[in-house]
Amino acid sequence: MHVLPQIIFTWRVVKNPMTTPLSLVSLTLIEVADPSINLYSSISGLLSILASDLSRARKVYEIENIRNQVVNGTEPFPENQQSLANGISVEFKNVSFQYPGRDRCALRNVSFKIEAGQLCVVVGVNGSGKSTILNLISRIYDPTVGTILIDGRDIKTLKLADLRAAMSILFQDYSQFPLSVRENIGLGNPALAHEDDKVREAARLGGAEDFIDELPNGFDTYLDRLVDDYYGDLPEGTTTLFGHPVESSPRNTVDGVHITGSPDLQISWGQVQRLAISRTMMRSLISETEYFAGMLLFDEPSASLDPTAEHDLFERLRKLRGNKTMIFSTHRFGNLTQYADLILYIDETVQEEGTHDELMKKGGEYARIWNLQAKPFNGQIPRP
Ligand SMILES: Nc1ncnc2c1ncn2[C@@H]1O[C@H](COP(=O)(O)OP(=O)(O)OP(=O)(O)O)[C@@H](O)[C@H]1O
Repeated sequence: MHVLPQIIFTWRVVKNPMTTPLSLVSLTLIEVADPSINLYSSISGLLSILASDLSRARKVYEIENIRNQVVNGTEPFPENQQSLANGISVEFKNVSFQYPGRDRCALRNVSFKIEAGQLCVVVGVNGSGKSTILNLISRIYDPTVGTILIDGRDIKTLKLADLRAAMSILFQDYSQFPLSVRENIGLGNPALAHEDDKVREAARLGGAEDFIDELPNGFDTYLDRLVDDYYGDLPEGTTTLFGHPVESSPRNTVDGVHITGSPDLQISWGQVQRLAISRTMMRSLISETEYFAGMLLFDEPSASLDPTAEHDLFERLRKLRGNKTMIFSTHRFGNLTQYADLILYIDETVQEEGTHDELMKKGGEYARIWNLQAKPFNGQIPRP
């Protein structure tokens, strides 16, 4: 029997957005000892994956050509760093917003005020506009109509970089970067990323410390190694983003044939979420640096957490809050809303607002959904 040359291509798209287009794709030859592998189907399978990932890579670079429609403001914010310690107030005045290409408003004539230092929970069903409110506060978009005031100043007049530095934001599409666990958290606040005790504290607050300690190399575990690290020896002295030494991954052998690289370390989606929360915590840790955040925004922070983890997270966040303004979006009413200074029940517009007790007394939609969610617990949800 004629044995085809047993060579297949492996390749990998580097997910690091800082890389240049040339280093996006790496092709590597691996010798495979098992002659039963069908070379042609292997290659055609790999080529189809290659085509689809190249198309995704192209989209990454197309982002560069999208014009930023949010015009930068000129005024510094805040006037002095110390004022952030008292939290930031936010006011929506008759705000409507329509996403580009959509023919109906995501938000319609929304008005509310969150005072500095308040805990606000934005609740509502799927698609009711909760995330859109957070997008507008962080100026990912500007309102189509209406005004947003931050500490009484029109949000559009403030320098974007200052505004974002004063906030700490956890969006729903939490990312995991091809770096060590320590760096994945440290990215939240590069100024403090070298301070191991700060990174550990952020991990504790994000509920990630225990699972990180169980990883093979603890905080130095790589979640997803860079391509060079997979397929080749790294030059001696190579360091990571924050200067930690990188060791080459051990060489593997399959059926006596030598291949390089090691498989990705997989962590669960709930653990990815805990890491993302830790990164957000890193950003809001009290320090003398400019990264101190006066407002924390969380978009569904507990979506992938089990009930105990969710309860513990909210307990830690409430204790951490101090005078910072905290705004949560959630469609789970349980743990948090009972502690909120202000609940906004949204369905395109603010349908109901008040504290938990006020809204329960009102007996409207908030009360109906809260009772619906509480039912399986037979009234055993602890009250504050
Ligand atoms: N980037 C976008 N482009 C176009 N439409 C969008 C975009 N993001 C959200 N929408 C639409 O705007 C409306 C409000 O969406 P939003 O994400 O704010 O709701 P949500 O209450 O946060 O939902 P969920 O609870 O499912 O996260 C929805 O109809 C949604 O389809």
